Amino acid sequence: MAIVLGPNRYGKAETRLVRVYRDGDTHGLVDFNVSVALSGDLTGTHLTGDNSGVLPTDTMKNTVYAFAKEHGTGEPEAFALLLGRHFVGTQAQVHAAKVSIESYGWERLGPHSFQRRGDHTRTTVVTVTGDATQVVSGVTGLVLLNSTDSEFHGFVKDRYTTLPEATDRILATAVDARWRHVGDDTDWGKSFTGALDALVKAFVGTYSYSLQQTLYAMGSGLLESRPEVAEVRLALPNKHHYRVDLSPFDLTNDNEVFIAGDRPYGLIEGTVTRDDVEPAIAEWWL
Ligand SMILES: O=c1[nH]c(=O)c2[nH]c(=O)[nH]c2[nH]1
Repeated sequence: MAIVLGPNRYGKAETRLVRVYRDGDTHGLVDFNVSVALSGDLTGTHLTGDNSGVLPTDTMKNTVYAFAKEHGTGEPEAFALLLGRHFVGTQAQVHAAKVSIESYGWERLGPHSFQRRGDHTRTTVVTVTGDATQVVSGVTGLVLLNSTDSEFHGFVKDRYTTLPEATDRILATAVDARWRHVGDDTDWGKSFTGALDALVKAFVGTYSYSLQQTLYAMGSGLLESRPEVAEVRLALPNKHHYRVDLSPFDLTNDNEVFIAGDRPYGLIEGTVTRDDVEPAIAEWWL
C-alpha cells in the first residue's frame, strides 16, 4: 500500500475588483469577484514543502488588479480568458487554470452614480489548458414566479404521500443556470443577454405540469436561440407556495393567499445538450 497525492489545485479565491472607467465626468463601473485556481506540477510543495513551482496566491490577486488597469476588464468571459491564458502561458509548471468570475450589475443613476442591481448575478467559469479552452457562462439568483399556468398531478403515491394533486398552483424558482460555449470567441455581452432572455421567455411561456418540464423548456429554449452554446445545466429550487386554509374564518381562498415556504424545497437539476458537440474538457457542474 502506498499513499499518493491525488488531484489538487490552488489559487486566490474571491478577489473583489471594482474598476471605474473615467471618461470625463461620465464614469463606467465594473464589479467582479474573481477566483483563480491553478493546477499542474505541484508535487514538490505538497510532499516536501519545495515551493520552487509555487506562484503565490498573493501574486494572482495582484495580477487581477494589474490586468484591470493594463487591459481593462471587458466582459467577464474575456477577462477570465486573459487571466487564464496568462497563468498557463507564463508558468511552465501550471498545466491548467480555472478562472471564475461573478459579475454584479450596477444601474446608472447619473454620470457617476450607480445603484446595485439586486436581482441576479452573472457568472463565468473559464478553463485554460496548454491546448484547449472552455468557457462557461451563467446566472444565479434570478427569481421567477408564475402565479398560474402550473399544475402538478399524476405523480407516484405510496403510503407516505400526502401531497394533494394541484391543477392550479404558483410555480416559482431561483434560476441557477450555466451554459458551456462551443468556442472561445463570442460577443459575450450579446450572448449573455440573449441567453438570459431565452431562459426567462421559456419560463413565462411554458404551461407547466412539472418544474422538470419547465427546466427542459428553459434549456432547450436557450439552445434553440443561441447557436454558440453547446450545453446548458440548470438547478431550479422549487420555491413552494402553500395555499393558506382560510376556512376557519369562513373565507374562501381561490389561490389568492399563500405562505411562501423557505425550507425544505424541491431541487430540480438537469442538463440539456446538443448531441453533436465536443465533450467538455473539464468538469463544470454547478
Ligand atoms: O414540479 C414539481 N416536481 C416535483 O418533482 C415535485 N415534487 C413535489 O412534491 N412537488 C413537485 N413539483
